[in-house]
Amino acid sequence: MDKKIGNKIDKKKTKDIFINIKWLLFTMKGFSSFVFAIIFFGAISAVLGIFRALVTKWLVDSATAADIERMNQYLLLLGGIILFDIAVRAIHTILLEKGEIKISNNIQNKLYAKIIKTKWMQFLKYHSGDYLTRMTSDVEEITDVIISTIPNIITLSILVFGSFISIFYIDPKLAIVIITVIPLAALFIRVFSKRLKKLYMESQLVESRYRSFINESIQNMLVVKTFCLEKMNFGKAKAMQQEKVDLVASRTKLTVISTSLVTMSSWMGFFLVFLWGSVKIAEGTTTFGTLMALIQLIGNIQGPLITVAASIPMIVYALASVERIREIEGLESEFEADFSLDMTSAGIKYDQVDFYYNKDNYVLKNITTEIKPGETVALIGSSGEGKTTFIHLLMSLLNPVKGDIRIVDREKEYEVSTKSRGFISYVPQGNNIFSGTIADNLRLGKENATEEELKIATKAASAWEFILEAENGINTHIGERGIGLSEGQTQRIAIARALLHKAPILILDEATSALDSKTEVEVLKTIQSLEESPTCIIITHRLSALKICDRILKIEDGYLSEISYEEAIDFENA
Ligand SMILES: Nc1ncnc2c1ncn2[C@@H]1O[C@H](COP(=O)(O)OP(=O)(O)OP(=O)(O)O)[C@@H](O)[C@H]1O
Repeated sequence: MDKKIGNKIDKKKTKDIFINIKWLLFTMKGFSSFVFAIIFFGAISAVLGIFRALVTKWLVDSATAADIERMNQYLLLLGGIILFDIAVRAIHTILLEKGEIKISNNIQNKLYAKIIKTKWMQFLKYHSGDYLTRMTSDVEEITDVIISTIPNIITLSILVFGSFISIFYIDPKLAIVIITVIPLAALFIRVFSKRLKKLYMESQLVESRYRSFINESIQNMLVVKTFCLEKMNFGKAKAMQQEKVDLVASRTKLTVISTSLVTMSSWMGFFLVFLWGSVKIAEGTTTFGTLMALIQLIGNIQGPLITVAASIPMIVYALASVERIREIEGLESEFEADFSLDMTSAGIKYDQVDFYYNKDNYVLKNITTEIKPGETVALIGSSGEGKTTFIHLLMSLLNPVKGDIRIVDREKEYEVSTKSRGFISYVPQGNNIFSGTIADNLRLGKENATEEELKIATKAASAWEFILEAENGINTHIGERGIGLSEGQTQRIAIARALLHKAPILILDEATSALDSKTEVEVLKTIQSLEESPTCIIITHRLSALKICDRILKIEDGYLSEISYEEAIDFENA
């Protein structure tokens, strides 16, 4: 690789690491009181550890000197220290648990809010399984580091420093020999962290792919079963799992090597203390109490060093997770219009609108049309011609490449935006029912709708009859994606939900495709005869439904034109 390009990449990587650290510290700042409390109680426990070592020394020394009175005092003190330490650790654990849930909720809320506000096309960049992995596993890694790893490293540093000072107080020369061992550990940690990050990123990618696959195959179980894909899917899942196993094995190998090297360097400290103690005791120049205290103090240094070494991969993983969360945060958000709209009726105007997904393939070309308030317009066209795209532009899920789209009130015109979306009731293609009761689903259209309102809307959508026959009426529980209902029934509930929303514009995107022609026409006629009948755009292929529409618009080769009912018959029968 060109050296200049290599340098540039290295600089970018270093800059990214700093941004990730900044992100982590900023998130941590929001919970500073929690983090401080955790460090505080952790530090008390650390200080108690050092004090306990010194009290042990005094206790053993007074016992060997047969000073019973002092020995009893130190025994009491030691008991007190142990009890106090238990209480401190209990508070520490409670703080940890509480902090963990608060921090992960906070990061998840922000992420979820971001995902909801992301522009539609940007949102489609990632798979649902990938979003899930980032919202769960990545958030978990980050939370762990904020609430436990970093405070732990800080308190352990206090313990190491305090223990070192205590050793220095006992024997300065020994302390200096021990400190030379510590930088060795830091060197090992640095060497391994780069490779660990790469392996972790790969693992998270495989995890996302695995979750997406399982998610999709569970959602499409009908296809899996009817196409007899069980064996193939099981094989695919197993292959992905094997990939995960291999990556975990490589990660573990690296972690074990780096931790072992650090452990080895810290054991050298232990070995030095034993060597020093044995020689001095043999010479008669030190006491058993001092040796015991030193063993505890070096334990206070060795234990934390091993823990810190084991924590380094956690920090590496968390920083990689921060990078993955930042990718989502970097997606473009929808522009939120800040004007207020107050409309009871609405017309629609498309003015010279062009749209493409890929530059070299225009889906819609120079679309100019006007739909009057209260009109019912059918939109037809062959599959893939751009009917849903036309609607998504009106919903401001997509933005025109050229031209503009407006919603027209009696006196005013508003360019479509996230705000004007509130004035449109949309029944999209496909199943869009949530698990819960029928009433829960209906109330997504109007949160506080009364039973009477639910009844009126479901009657208008020809859903009331079958709801009455259901086990618990409107409170009948339906499963994920409307399990327990027929496709036509879920469509009628979706229409009733849209009607409850009472928006001046209603869009039905193949929303009546599973109904028989008679019911479809009945539903459409009822909607047209509503007291405040909405402006309707209906995407349908049924001639009976087309017949009751005021006008018919057809998309062909990207162009929109108005056609007569007779022309529509020719088109649909062609
Ligand atoms: N997210 C996308 N990215 C790229 N191309 C897309 C995307 N969504 C749709 N398209 C393409 O745009 C064209 C119009 O799609 P659209 O869904 O609007 O058609 P449609 O008329 O509603 O089709 P159908 O009647 O089958 O639902 C198609 O060629 C489709 O492949």
